[in-house]
Amino acid sequence: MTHNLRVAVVGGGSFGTALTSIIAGNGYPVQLWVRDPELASAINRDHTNPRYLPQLTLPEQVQASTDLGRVVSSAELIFLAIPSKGFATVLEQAQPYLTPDHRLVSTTKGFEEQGFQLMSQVMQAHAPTQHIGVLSGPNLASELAQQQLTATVIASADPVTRRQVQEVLSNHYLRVYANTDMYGVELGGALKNIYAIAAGMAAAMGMGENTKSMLMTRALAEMSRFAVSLGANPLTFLGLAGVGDLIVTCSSPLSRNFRVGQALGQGQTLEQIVASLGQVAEGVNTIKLVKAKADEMGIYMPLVQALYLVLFAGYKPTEVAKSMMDREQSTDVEFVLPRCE
Ligand SMILES: NC(=O)C1=CN([C@@H]2O[C@H](COP(=O)(O)OP(=O)(O)OC[C@H]3O[C@@H](n4cnc5c(N)ncnc54)[C@H](O)[C@@H]3O)[C@@H](O)[C@H]2O)C=CC1
Ligand SMILES: O=C(CO)COP(=O)(O)O
Repeated sequence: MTHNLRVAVVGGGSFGTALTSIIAGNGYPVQLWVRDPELASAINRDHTNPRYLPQLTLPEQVQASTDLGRVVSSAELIFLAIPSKGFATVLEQAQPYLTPDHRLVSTTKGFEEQGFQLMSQVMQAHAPTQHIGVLSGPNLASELAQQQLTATVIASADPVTRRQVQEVLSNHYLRVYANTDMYGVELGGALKNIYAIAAGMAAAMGMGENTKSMLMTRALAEMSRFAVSLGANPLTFLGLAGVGDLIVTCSSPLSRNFRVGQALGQGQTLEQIVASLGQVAEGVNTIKLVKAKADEMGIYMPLVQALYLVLFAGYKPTEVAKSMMDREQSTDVEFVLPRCE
């Protein structure tokens, strides 16, 4: 069955490719914007993306193009699947072609360095439309490509955007839950990458299931504490885009952030790891940005501080893990319950 709503996906990396395949498979006309003309030709000729998820056959109606203006102008609903470092630049390039009727949805899980902004804030500042949303949740691109049963969240204050995203994405293997707390959903997706690096490191160091549970639960507490300090609702973190995404990225070597942590735990340098990954691991930059923000606002984030020492100050994961255990004893669930005296 074919549908009329015209969709564009901007960014042909792992997630953009997986999304494009879902939307086209659901019968919607979809254009995929990529930067590289060779990659666009290969996708149109072979119906696969040779660089990202090369085993995935894309439906024949997928059209790849390097012409951002044409891709954006001809769509009504646009997904932006660009790493946070390039997001604002690509949005600026798209801006002349955007109208107040466009629906814009970010899938990006990171922060813009300038002003410590989430992508929804970048879109609100630079796009002429109020129809803005974010897609986030436990959504490993490679598992979506295999049609593993999955759930995601579309968060937007705009009911039209929420409904259209549910329409184009949902099918027999993907459920799309709605949420109005765009800020909280987006924060969950960006922050969990930090802790996936810690979980990968713990796995490489042979730490057990107790350690993993402690790490994930205290990560949730730390994320929530940060979110509350920024004025967000910590209850959103109990949903798919919070604890759901934290579980998947802290458990699976399919997560690039987890793999960065694993490689650090095995003694590789950050430079080596990033060079050999060939894909984005947003958590690396997020640690730097969140540490600076936590320092500025006086927010207690021991896991972020410890990871910063390992990634950017040459400390060994074993020394830092030991010092984490030597800290003063604390109160459970302290971000919503009163502290014990
Ligand atoms: N891969 C996954 O499982 C998921 C990824 N995400 C998020 O989606 C965003 C994109 O991630 P992936 O597609 O996985 O990354 P990727 O590393 O697989 O691909 C990135 C894509 O963006 C392009 N790109 C990079 N810098 C660019 C720039 N400055 N201007 C224009 N294009 C640029 C690259 O050429 C490539 O096509 C990230 O924020 C990630 O956290 C969200 C959910 C799942
Ligand atoms: O966000 C993701 C899964 O929900 C993907 O995680 P990575 O970016 O660590 O691969």
